[in-house]
Amino acid sequence: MPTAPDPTPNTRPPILTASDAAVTVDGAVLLPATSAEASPGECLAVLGPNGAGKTTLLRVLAGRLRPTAGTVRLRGGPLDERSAATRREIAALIDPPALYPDLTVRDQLVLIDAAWAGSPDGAESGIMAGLGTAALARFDLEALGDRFPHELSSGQRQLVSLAVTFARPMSALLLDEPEQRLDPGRRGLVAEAIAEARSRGVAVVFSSHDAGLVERLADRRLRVGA
Ligand SMILES: Nc1ncnc2c1ncn2[C@@H]1O[C@H](COP(=O)(O)OP(=O)(O)OP(=O)(O)O)[C@@H](O)[C@H]1O
Repeated sequence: MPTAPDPTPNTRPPILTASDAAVTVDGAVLLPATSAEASPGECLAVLGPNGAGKTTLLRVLAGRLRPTAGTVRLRGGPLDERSAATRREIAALIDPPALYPDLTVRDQLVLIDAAWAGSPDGAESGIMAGLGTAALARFDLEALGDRFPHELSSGQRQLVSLAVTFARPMSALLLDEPEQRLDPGRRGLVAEAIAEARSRGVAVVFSSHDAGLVERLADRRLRVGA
């Protein structure tokens, strides 16, 4: 008996929804009223000139910053980065993660694998397979595996930050200018990693000043401040 086809990505309910979300601090507008949705398997590019509010929107969508007007929801419910429910679903590279200064690049990722393997979420999603070690290879970091963070260039640190971000289960992925400091070849690795996450049903929102990356990845574009 034929089975019903899978719903296409854009018919699935959004994972993240911002409705007229705005951020104003002491009279300064960090984010003008902005509405956005991120649905499973979709890739939304957030565009706009320097200072438009792209990073602020990503912080709002990550539950790191509460909008001063409008709403933001995770699967229709509350969103707060401090809650386990939000952290379980959302992976974000908005501000660079603090790397352990005394751990090598490889050990940072091995540690993440160990942490997820020991958590109920990780055990459920079969994380034992080691997303951290896979991310090491995905971002071409194997040759740097024995280096410490202070021995890395800024682009190499960005790659480690990306590997750390991808080394976990997620429903939504938020990336602020993931291409920054990367050469064209490494930007290609980022594009492949994002496309692979999207193909697994992850909702991706990324800001970028790289027209090629946007052209390659984005299903939809949102111009902040337009
Ligand atoms: N802590 C803060 N206090 C006051 N204003 C801020 C603060 N952080 C950012 N802003 C302002 O908020 C606005 C939006 O900043 P945001 O970082 O979101 O822009 P952006 O679109 O990501 O820019 P870019 O492309 O340069 O990264 C800018 O005008 C910025 O100067």
